[in-house]
This record gives sequence, structure tokens and C-alpha cells, in this order.
Amino acid sequence: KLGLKASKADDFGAWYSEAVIESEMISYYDVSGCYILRPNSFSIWEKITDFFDKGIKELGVQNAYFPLFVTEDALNTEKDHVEGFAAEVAWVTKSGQSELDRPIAIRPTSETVMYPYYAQWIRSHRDLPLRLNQWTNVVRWEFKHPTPFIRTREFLWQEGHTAFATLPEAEEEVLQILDLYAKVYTDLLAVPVCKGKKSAKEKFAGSLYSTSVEAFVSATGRGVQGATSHCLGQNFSKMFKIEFEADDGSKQFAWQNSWGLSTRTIGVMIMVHGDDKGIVMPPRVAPLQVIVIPIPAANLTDAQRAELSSTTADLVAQLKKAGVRVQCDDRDNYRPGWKYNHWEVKGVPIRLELGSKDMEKKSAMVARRDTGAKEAIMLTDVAARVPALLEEIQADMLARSSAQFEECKEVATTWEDFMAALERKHMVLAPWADEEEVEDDVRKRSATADAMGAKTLCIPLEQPELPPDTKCFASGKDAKNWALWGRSY
Ligand SMILES: O=C(C[C@H]1NCCC[C@H]1O)Cn1cnc2c(c1=O)CCCC2
Ligand SMILES: [Mg+2]
Repeated sequence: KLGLKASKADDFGAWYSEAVIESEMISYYDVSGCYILRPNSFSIWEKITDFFDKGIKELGVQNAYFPLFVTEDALNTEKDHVEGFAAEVAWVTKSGQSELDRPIAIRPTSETVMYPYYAQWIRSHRDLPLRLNQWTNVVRWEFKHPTPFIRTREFLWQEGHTAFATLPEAEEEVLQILDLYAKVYTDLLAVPVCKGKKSAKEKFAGSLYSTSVEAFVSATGRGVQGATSHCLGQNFSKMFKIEFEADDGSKQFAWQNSWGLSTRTIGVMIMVHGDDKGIVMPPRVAPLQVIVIPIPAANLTDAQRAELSSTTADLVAQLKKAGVRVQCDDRDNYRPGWKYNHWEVKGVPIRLELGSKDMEKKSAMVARRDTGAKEAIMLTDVAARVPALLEEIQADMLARSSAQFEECKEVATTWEDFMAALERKHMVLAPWADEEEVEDDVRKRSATADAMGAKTLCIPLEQPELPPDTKCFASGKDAKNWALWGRSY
């Protein structure tokens, strides 16, 4: 059977597992929760890192590298946050046969690695702002069911850690980074996101407030946090004594941010765009954008065969010159149908078929992976048309996924409408009291036998009008704002 065995609509988990394997993005590994990122997925991470790294450097952020290991004492400096996560911290307890006299943690995130040194480096307001980022791996020994890219025990990410003399400077950066995160999703991955603030319950315990970009997987009706940008206020500078002498001579605690985006981005892209034929790659991140497949007729003369291969080689050369990532599959031990499937599973955005009758008409047949649409293109137009078509595909993918996102977002002001929307596997924009106990209550009351309860995904930065006297959909108390609710990963 061509395409995947599992269907995305019928068995999403099986579909996703099969898609990441058949597309050669992932290989399973013999440590649970860990996966091998093969070239087809790692090249996407390279595009994301190139884009984001350029963006933060334009903002004045510098890259550095801090050690993988954290001492027990350092890690416990922020113990009231870590205790919630203590079970996730992985420890080195021995080397060879000998026990370490003190266990050493593997970084689950690097605040406690970096901030003792921030305290050493920052003495005067002239040392600010200090804005460092690192591209690393981190380890979190999650116990929930692992999912490639989405929830893994080791993952790649970037973590930005910045310090400013004033809160306004920090707050400005929080939103600059959030904008960059949104662009990673919309401009590279063709995935729409909602920018918002996290509720008190959902925010990072160590932050003053957290902002995030939230994506939505319509196939499962679950939201997924795409990336986070936290304003830490002076919480960490007080813990780590990151103080500076202000220009008026007073000693003040620095104002800090931290922000992170991980290889989870790739999983979101797969879940949003994939179909029953496999992965659908947005052209801007596709490792291979065009596969050229010559289709020699059975009874070709040597001359005709030679002409077909030289025309094919010429097309590939023209497309390469036009900056297109292109390959030719002229293997003679596979028939065309097998090849179509082979490259569709990998999500190659464009297939260019070159058959003998096409040759006579000096044209090629181009097939789009996202819609399956085919169009004949004159050979002389290929080098101009294909780059334009790739951009059209990118735009169309974002337009379709954005329309899907809006379709999956319902407004509700009553409990009944809220629950009905969840039943339809949708997100719900609802006015609420913005109180943690209300959120706890909704989580419990909205859980059903076969589905987890809903949480707030974010409080959208773009708030709809809130008429006076609007009541919280769940508690009946006065509503403070609109939150986007949903089941989530
Ligand atoms: O990591 C963060 C906050 C922050 N870390 C840096 C990047 C941005 C942002 O994610 C929150 N967090 C999540 N998970 C864990 C910890 C933790 O602090 C610490 C212990 C192990 C698990
Ligand atoms: Mg976690």
C-alpha cells in the first residue's frame, strides 16, 4: 500500500510514529524517551537555528557556552522552583567504578549554571545589559509518555538569559523575542500561533510573568506551547545576588529575562501539516524542495535515452543555479509509482516528472505535495516558475493552517458552550475571573472519561472587547479578561 498504513484522523499516535520513521526524520534509540534526529529533521533544525540566531544577533544578543553539569548546591539555589521538577533532574553519581562524593546534575535548564557567574560579571550599570544565549541540549527525565520532538528526555533548544538595569528594557525584549518566536512558526514552518501571557497557574514559577506562542493540532484538538519568553523581574537576581551599582551610586538588583525554543518546533510542523501520505514540508525549511523524476518510455532508442538524461541534468543544474534544493531520482531499479510514494512520504514540496511525451512537447509535469495539483511547465520556464511556485506553496500552507486554526477557535461565555466546543475538539476563547482556583476547577470539571481537562493555553495579547458586567464562564464571578482554553500536550 502506498502512503502510510495508519490514518491521521483514525489513529493519530500511530500515524505520527509511522510518519516520523518512514520519512527518515527519526530513528528510535535504546534509551527510552531519546531519539536520533536524522538529516531530514536535523536540517529543519538548522534552518530554524539560522533564522533565530540571525534575529537575536540583530537584537544585540551574543552566544556563549556554559557547562552541561550543575552542582547540587547551585541547583538548589532556586529550590522552590526545582522542587516541582525535582523528579525530572538527571544526576551523575559515579565515574567508572568509583562513586562521586557529591552527585552532579545534568542541566535541565541553565539558570543555576549561568547566574552565579552573572553575579560575578555584573558590578556596575556599565556591565548592563548582559544578553547571552546558548544553543544546547538539556535533559529532563519526563515520566509522561514520550513523543518524538514533542516530549523527549533530551532535546535541543536555545536558551536566552538577559539582564538589564531597568524593567522597561527587560519588558521590551520579552516581546521582541516573542515576535521572533512567532515568525519561526509563521514564516518558516507555516504554522499559525497565538501570542499571549500565561496564567498565574501556567506561568514559570520563577518568572514575574511568562509569555508564549501557542499552536494547535486540529487533528487531536490539543494545544501545544510553541516557545516561551519570560520576564523574571528581580526574582533570580535576588536569589543569585546579581547586583549592580547604578549611576546614582545605589546598589540595585538586575532585571532579567529568559526565553527558550526547542526541537518541539519540528513536531508541531509535522502534526499540523502532515497527511496520510506522510510529511508535508513547508518549502522554506524543506531539506529537498524539488525531486526530478525522469520517466523513460519502454522502447527508447539510445539517442532518446541520452537526450532524456541530458535534459534532466540540465534542469537540475538550472534549478540549482536558481537556488533551489533539488535532486534527481533516475534509479532504474524502481518504477515511477514507487518513487512518487518514496518522496511524498518525505514531504518533498515539488515533484517534476519528465516523460518522453513531455520531452516532445518540451514541457515537464510539476506536482505539488501539499495539494496534489499538477501543472505542465515549458522546460524553458522551469527555472523561473519553480521558485515562485515554492513561495506560493509556502503561503498557501500558512493560509490553510491559519484558516484551520480560526475554525478550531470558538468563543464561549457559558459552561455549556465551553464544554460543547471542547467536545468538538476545539479551543475556546472565554471570559474568566483570572483566578488560579477557577483554573483548577475548570481542569477538574472539564475532564471526561477519555479526555483530560482543559487548561488556559494563554491570555491572548490581543484581547476582544470585554463588556462591563461580563461574568466568568465557569465561576460566575466578574470576568477580568479573555483566556484561550484547550486540552494540551
Ligand atoms: O526552564 C524553565 C524556565 C526557562 N528556562 C530557560 C529557557 C526559557 C524557560 O524555559 C522552567 N523549567 C522547566 N523544567 C524544569 C526546570 C525549569 O526551570 C528546572 C528543573 C527541571 C525541569
Ligand atoms: Mg516540563
